Amino acid sequence: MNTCSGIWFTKEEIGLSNSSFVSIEKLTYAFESNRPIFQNLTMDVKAGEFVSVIGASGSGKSTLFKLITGLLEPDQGEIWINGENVGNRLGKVGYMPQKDLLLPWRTVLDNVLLPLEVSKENSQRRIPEIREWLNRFGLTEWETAYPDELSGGMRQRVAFLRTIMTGRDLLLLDEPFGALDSLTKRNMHSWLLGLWGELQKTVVFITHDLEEAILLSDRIYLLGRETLQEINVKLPRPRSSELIYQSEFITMRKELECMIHDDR
Ligand SMILES: Nc1ncnc2c1ncn2[C@@H]1O[C@H](COP(=O)(O)OP(=O)(O)OP(=O)(O)O)[C@@H](O)[C@H]1O
Repeated sequence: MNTCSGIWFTKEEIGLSNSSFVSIEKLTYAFESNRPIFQNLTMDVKAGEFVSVIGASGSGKSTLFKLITGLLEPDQGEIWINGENVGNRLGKVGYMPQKDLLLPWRTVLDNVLLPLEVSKENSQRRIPEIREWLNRFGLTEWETAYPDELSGGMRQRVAFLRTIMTGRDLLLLDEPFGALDSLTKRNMHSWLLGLWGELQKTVVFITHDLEEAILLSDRIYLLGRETLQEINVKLPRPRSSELIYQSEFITMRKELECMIHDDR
């Protein structure tokens, strides 16, 4: 039972539009004969929204992404992306899995070019544009470096840039900063907040870090054993990573911890 104080807001109060970019309706999924991970799960993500998905380990967050991309098919229910309900959704999203999956034998530039090569675009023609991106991602000096020469934060930026190069409006980011130390993570938060404001992409972001979820998101979905709770975050944008020291932020964090505790 939820005994938390309920400081969160309605969608209207945080000024969200009503148009869904991702719409998941009554989704049911089980691995083989196991107990279903999801039963009649319904959620949506608005165009241009930043939504985080949090929940205990094993609650199904990565599985949800695999269902959204079409790597797995629902047993029941429907997944719509930008008004389309199609089987091959992988081509409709930029997906950054938990492991960065950079190809060790390719340089930074060649890793970033990969989505263009896969989609049979003339990647060489886009190199000037990609060099501009590398500059904005602080990677210019590392263009010819190989992944094992990079720090964790740099690898994440290369993987993220490669995800952006898919050109998709929807980005699914599975714990992109999970392996980083807290200082690097904070730098990445500032960097991502700035970039997201500029890119105007729709982002769904998996994390275990409650501060990160509140700082970055418009809304948070808390995936429980058999429940899904939706939390609207009313913090003004643009946001800075210094926000985490403000009393309003600390209250939100405590409230989220309370909801997670009640959910167990
Ligand atoms: N290929 C698979 N076959 C069978 N069971 C699986 C498979 N992949 C995941 N599972 C199970 O499904 C459940 C959800 O896994 P999932 O990886 O989606 O959880 P998660 O919330 O992302 O976990 P974490 O936070 O640890 O990354 C877990 O119990 C996991 O063991």
